[in-house]
Amino acid sequence: MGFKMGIVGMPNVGKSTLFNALTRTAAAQAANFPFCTIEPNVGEVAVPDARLDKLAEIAKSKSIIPTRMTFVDIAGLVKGASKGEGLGNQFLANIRETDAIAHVLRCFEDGDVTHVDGRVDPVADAETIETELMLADLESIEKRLQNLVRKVKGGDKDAVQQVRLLEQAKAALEDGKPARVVEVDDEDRKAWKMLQLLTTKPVLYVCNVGEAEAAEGNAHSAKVAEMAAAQGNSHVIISAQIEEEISQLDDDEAQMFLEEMGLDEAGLDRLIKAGYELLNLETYFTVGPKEARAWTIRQGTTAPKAAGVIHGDFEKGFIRAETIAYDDFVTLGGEQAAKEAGKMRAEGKGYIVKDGDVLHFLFNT
Ligand SMILES: Nc1ncnc2c1ncn2[C@@H]1O[C@H](COP(=O)(O)OP(=O)(O)OP(=O)(O)O)[C@@H](O)[C@H]1O
Ligand SMILES: [Mg+2]
Repeated sequence: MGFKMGIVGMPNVGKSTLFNALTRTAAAQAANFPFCTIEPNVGEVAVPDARLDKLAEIAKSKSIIPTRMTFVDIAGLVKGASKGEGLGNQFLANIRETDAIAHVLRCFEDGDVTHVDGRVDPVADAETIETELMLADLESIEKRLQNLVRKVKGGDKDAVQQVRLLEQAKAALEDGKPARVVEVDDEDRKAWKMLQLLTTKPVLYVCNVGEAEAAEGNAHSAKVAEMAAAQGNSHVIISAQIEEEISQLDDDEAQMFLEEMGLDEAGLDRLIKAGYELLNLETYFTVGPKEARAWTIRQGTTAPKAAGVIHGDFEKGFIRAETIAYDDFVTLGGEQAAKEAGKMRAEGKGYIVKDGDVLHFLFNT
């Protein structure tokens, strides 16, 4: 599967700089001119997790394989994008394909870096982008409703459900709200997601502040924090420029640099973790002498589905999952000790995997 975060925002706010820092590459061209990025840049990023290192240390695993998340650096959006302004609406499709949005907001003051609207105002920028996404959703809803008329007349149940959900989304949007405010019942959840509306995607605001402000933020990021809280969304404060510099250092150097800057943790780590939370993701582990590895699942995933993340055959032939909770594994000092202490459980098909579980799957081939 793999989960995808789209990096979205106005032109020239630091999206590609952030993407390069995340992927530790210079894959995306980042430069001081608007619409620098046209084609999306896609990269995989390791999800930092100190528990994995701990497990590997205990099991003396030869290799450590973190789980990964995909980031997509998308072209800048401007007012009127939904109507074809700027680079137009072609890349709204790039946003459609993501699971969540990291919305980068320019919070740094730097007279040399152009702002397309000639001022630094992240709250106004956030509204501009949200409005474009809302307009794009309204337009696609209208089209879809028209296309569904015939099917509904023919009594197509799925079409009836889609129309009902589209009407709900439309009502919210016409009320000036993103479609994510609509409360959806469990039985509608899948169909709702299939609509792929842009404003149903969860959002995380990334306040891109100046170099000296990475620890505390600034007046701009404070305003974003207020806006995010009012919406029930989260935000992280990052200096994309610093993160890019840190990403080029080795681990020890990076640690020293962070300390000098008064930061406990790289901003990128906070961002990736926040993205993980935003998507309701959890991690389970497989641990042995060969490798310690982390795997990503959605909260509430059953053991066979979790096994399926490793391989489809594991899911099909699933028998049971030998399960040790992370804390038991660590406090008791490994698999054997946990087993002897009676802390290894045999869990069946109905088991809901918990964050941090150390699993060993038994399956038929
Ligand atoms: N925190 C920051 N402080 C100062 N300058 C920054 C910061 N973050 C990015 N920049 C600068 O802003 C400029 C634009 O950055 P970048 O190319 O990453 O923007 P972008 O959002 O990808 O733009 P586009 O939408 O045009 O692709 C670059 O010159 C970059 O060095
Ligand atoms: Mg760019």
